[in-house]
Amino acid sequence: MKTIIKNAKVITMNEARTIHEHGYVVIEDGVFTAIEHGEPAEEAAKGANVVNADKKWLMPGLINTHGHTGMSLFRGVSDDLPLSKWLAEHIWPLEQKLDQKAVEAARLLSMVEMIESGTTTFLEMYHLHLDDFAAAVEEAGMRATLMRSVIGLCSKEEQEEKLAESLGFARRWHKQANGRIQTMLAPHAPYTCPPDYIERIVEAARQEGLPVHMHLAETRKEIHDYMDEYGMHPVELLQERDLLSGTEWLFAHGVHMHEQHYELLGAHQAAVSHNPKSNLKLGSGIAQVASMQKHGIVVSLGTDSVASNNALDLFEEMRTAVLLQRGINEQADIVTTWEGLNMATSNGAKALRFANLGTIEVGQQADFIMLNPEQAHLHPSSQAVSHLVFAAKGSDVTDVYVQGAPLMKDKQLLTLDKERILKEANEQLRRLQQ
Ligand SMILES: CSC[C@H]1O[C@@H](n2cnc3c(O)ncnc32)[C@H](O)[C@@H]1O
Ligand SMILES: [Zn+2]
Repeated sequence: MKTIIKNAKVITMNEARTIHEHGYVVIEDGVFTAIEHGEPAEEAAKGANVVNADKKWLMPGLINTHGHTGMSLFRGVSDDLPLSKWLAEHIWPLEQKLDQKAVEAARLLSMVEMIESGTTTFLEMYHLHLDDFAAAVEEAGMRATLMRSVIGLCSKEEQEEKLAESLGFARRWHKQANGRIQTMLAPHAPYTCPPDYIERIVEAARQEGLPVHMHLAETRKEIHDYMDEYGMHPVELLQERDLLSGTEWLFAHGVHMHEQHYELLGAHQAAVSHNPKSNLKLGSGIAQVASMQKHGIVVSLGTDSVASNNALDLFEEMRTAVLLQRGINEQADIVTTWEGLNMATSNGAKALRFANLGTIEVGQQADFIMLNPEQAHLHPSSQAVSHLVFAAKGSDVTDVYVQGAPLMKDKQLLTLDKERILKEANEQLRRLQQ
């Protein structure tokens, strides 16, 4: 099936930064086969499904590289606490109550929110009901990196059981759903997984050819406690045990690191998912994105869960990321507008190790979104990239496609029943709170 989207402003995000002010894209078998200026030739359009974009802006789908959708019923339930208290005294006890129905309701809610705000690909790090979720992601048509994450504060036997579950899930789902689902292994954090367990997981990941995802250096307290216990920063421990090399790492946060840590991560082609809103809400600090970039670390964007955000809107995340770096470095071009958009698109694809994703180019996966530019905050409409970073909102997104298939058209969700999902989320939270 051939689809042509014509009459669009096409923001390709390619190396040359090409923008077709009046252009079209051709999609065949879920992949872009042409991106051009002007109108498609009559001959080329014969037999194709031709969609008139009506001058909308067409850009790569946004990529959320860190989150926990299973927690989405907890939006706003515990607002004013630092991470350690928030987790140990509020979130973990609440998570004890989560059952299959509650987690399912939470995740469907998140998929609605993500699609509606232009996210086409996301990462889920969680420990509950991953097989059900993988099936739901496949049905909803999204692209995702999923993992059964583990906490290792338990016996060796339990640690092995959890790792076996993670591996089983990873093997069942890696590269499934026509390549839209990938998997990783995921020790939760250095403070919840003893070094031997992290080593065990990394060895398994190397054997399986899977990347590894982990929370890292999110708070000052965590680093302080870690130094007390192990006498070094967690990045130094990973290096001492030779766990950085030969492993495709994606770390979440990386707020409390220093020059030597950026150097090590950059030298090992690690990626860091920057979660500025979550870090600000929990009072964790501000990651040194500019320093990370300088050392060759691929920096992408994540929201974390809505319990620490409270939204899954990557436009907000992009804007916050760029503004924070300019503010803390007192330098307006320290992270450029272009780099902001890049973090939310092409760097996201790199961080998740999805091939052929994140730009609008021939041969790339046809994951893209369209925005309605006919709004005061996006006018005058000539500086689209600037507006996307500094003014656009998730609610400006009107159309979402993954692998050439529409998930939302003119604001109508096509694969998820929003009304039912919103109702169910409220009912499930009420039930948990009884
Ligand atoms: C076992 S994986 C999921 C685990 O992570 C917890 N979590 C949620 N947000 C954060 C965060 O910002 N830092 C560390 N851990 C977090 C969540 O509650 C789950 O238990
Ligand atoms: Zn997290």
